[in-house]
Amino acid sequence: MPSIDVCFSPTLLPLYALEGKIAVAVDVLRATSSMVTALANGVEHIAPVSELEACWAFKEQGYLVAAERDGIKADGFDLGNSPFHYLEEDVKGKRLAITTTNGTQAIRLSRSADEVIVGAMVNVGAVAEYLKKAGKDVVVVCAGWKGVFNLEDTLFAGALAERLQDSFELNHDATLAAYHLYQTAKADLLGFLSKSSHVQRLERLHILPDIEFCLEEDKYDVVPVLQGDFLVKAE
Ligand SMILES: O=C(O)[C@H](CS(=O)(=O)O)OP(=O)(O)O
Ligand SMILES: [Mg+2]
Repeated sequence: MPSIDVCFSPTLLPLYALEGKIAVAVDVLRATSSMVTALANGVEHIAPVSELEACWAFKEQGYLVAAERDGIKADGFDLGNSPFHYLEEDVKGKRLAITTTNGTQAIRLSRSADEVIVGAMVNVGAVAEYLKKAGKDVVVVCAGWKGVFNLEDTLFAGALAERLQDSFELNHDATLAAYHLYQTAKADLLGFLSKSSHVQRLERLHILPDIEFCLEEDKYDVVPVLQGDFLVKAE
């Protein structure tokens, strides 16, 4: 049976061997939730980039450019990191380049895996089905916050472990911890997270609707997969 492991923060990633495995990069609040939403609403592909300048450079190729730092849309960019920016009819058929504080880094740092896919609560069921079909070992790469652990990405790992428990080994301590945390939290994810650092940070920005959106499970059946430098919808 394949196994599922969890890396709680990108700073721990050098301790994990990703070769031969599928990496599931996750940043529930809000980068990967927004990316799934963008592809589900007709964005053709997404370039996840680390730096603002590299992201801006895509503009002259006709891309929509999106950038967020410390929760706020960066000056001059078309879009920020809210999933509500990616619901509009006008993202359909567009190409998107995006840089965020944590999420785009987690995706890029996962590239030594055989395959990198993107997960969020909004597509957790679709990710689980994709992984069952692939049948390979999995590492969930939590984006965390500026290199440290966060609760929301760990809860995603627990939700995914729950969906995979019949076909994957849950034999890593990190996975067991995430699984049990999710059992405690799942009846009221928002309530459970209300004291978490990120929810408090985003509440100060008055974006509670974003948080509610990002915590809704199975809103989309889209699985973004990294092909070269671009995220596209898995077939
Ligand atoms: O926009 C977000 O939700 C966060 C901002 S921060 O972590 O509070 O700086 O960025 P993300 O890369 O989506 O974690
Ligand atoms: Mg985050």
